[in-house]
Amino acid sequence: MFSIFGCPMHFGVGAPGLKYSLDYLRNRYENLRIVKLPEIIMEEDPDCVLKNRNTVAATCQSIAQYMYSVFETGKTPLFLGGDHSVVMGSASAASVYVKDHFQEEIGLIYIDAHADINTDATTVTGNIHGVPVASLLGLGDPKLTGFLHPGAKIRPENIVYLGLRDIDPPELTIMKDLGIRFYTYPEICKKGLASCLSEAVQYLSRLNYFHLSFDIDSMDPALMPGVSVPVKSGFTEEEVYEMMGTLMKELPIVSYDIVEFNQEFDRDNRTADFVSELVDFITNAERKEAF
Ligand SMILES: NC(=[NH2+])NCCC[C@H](N)C(=O)O
Ligand SMILES: [Mn+2]
Repeated sequence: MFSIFGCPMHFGVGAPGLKYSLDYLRNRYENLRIVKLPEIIMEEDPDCVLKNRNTVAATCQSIAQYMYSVFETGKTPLFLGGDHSVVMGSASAASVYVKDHFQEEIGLIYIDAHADINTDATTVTGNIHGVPVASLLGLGDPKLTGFLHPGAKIRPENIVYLGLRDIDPPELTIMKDLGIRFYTYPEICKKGLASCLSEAVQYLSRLNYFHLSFDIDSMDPALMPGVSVPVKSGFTEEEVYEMMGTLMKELPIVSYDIVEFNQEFDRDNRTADFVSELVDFITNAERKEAF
């Protein structure tokens, strides 16, 4: 059984369309009449390079607490963003829950056009939706690394990225230094999706619990225009369903997020319709259970 909830986080990128996008989905689709967690507005430090850091931190803490309580009910959390900063809350909850109950580490499957592994020292934009993976690794601003428990939530060797096509140079340095496994979209096209997926599954098969974070901007913006930071090319709908179907069947995924839907840039409800269909797909697909 899934528990679907969301947060219209927009302070991690500052795109106003994100603020009402969750309500748009909730009003339009019956399967998305979901619990909505609000953004928690805090006073900000004007000297901080990361924009809206205190607000994003407080909101992620509340997402983490809510999600932890969902795990305790025995349901599988499926979380809707909002911008991708929210994964600091959702993946932290998965990590801490699994550590508390099974004394094990989680894996992170990160499907995205971007690596989101900047820190306060490397970010060019100051947007926190560009730093969550670093924060989950325990890197960067300490106000973004301690959700639920102090310190790192995920180890570099337990991450796999799929679909990257826009990596900032310092991000590539961090990924290479830490030996993080990633499959760019061009590489997936060259080697074939099925073979990259089976390699990724093999690589991760030593782990028993996963959080999967799906950024809609991993898809081709010509097909899915409703995102804040579009990058040319990317997954088709068919590829996303193949990827999700395989990962869900092969790996015990304990929680999911779908992030970055921005209604302001959508056309003919293409992206909105897809979010609703993807939720239906995930909640009905055959899956490997973890607990
Ligand atoms: N989740 C996202 N859409 N992230 C986009 C990040 C873009 C850029 N690398 C930055 O750090 O600002
Ligand atoms: Mn992202």
